Amino acid sequence: MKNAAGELTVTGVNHSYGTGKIKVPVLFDINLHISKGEFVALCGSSGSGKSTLLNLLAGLTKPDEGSVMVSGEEISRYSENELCLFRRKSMGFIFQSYNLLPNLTALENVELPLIFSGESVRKRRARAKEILEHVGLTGRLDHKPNELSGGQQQRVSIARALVNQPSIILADEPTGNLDSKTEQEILTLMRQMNKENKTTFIIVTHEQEVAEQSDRVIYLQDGRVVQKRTRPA
Ligand SMILES: Nc1ncnc2c1ncn2[C@@H]1O[C@H](COP(=O)(O)OP(=O)(O)OP(=O)(O)O)[C@@H](O)[C@H]1O
Repeated sequence: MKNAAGELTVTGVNHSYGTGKIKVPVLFDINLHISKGEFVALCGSSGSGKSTLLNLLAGLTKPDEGSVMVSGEEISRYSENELCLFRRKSMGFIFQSYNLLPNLTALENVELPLIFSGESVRKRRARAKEILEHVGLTGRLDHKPNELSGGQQQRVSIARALVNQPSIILADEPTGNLDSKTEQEILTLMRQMNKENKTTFIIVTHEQEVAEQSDRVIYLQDGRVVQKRTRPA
């Protein structure tokens, strides 16, 4: 069955690293469905397979077995080129270390995804400015990353992830480098973006606060989903 934009379905996924005799199994029989607009935390101890699962959802890793369906497309069968186009159109990424280009200003960093999607200079500048103002960075547009605080850099990367209006955001420890006050601000911002645009968020995290404020927590243990907790209404 096809799923809609912003939905993800993982069916019977097994994954190992390595080849031949030295294969190390990492994920076992993963079955998940994430609905459009959900804000989901992916938790578990170090080495439990969270990043591997996130990479599978992004199509950066192909499963040994099973299928990964994202926004109605079975990405586990895509070629590299198809995946590249699909990611650009449908997904945004947020990383612990922000991954901004150091020589570009905040505005230029946010404009980048729009250059790849062929927007005119005038339109992309206006759109990047609008979204940077929306994430609270009015007055910081011409600053380079090293002239911004960690929280401000993460705001730039959230703006960059959202500028193409993807239906899904995948985030790997997005608050891992931030103090607790800034963590809460970034969490509130991501929640706001999730609600305003019905963007699906899937966040790998070790932080209790992120898990507590999510709609649902998926726990991994030794490569298996052991518990799925839904937040009480
Ligand atoms: N490229 C790789 N080659 C071989 N083994 C790998 C590779 N990447 C991860 N692993 C192994 O797979 C297992 C799961 O790793 P993964 O990074 O997915 O866990 P994680 O839950 O995200 O951990 P952490 O919280 O420490 O980031 C670990 O045992 C790890 O050593």
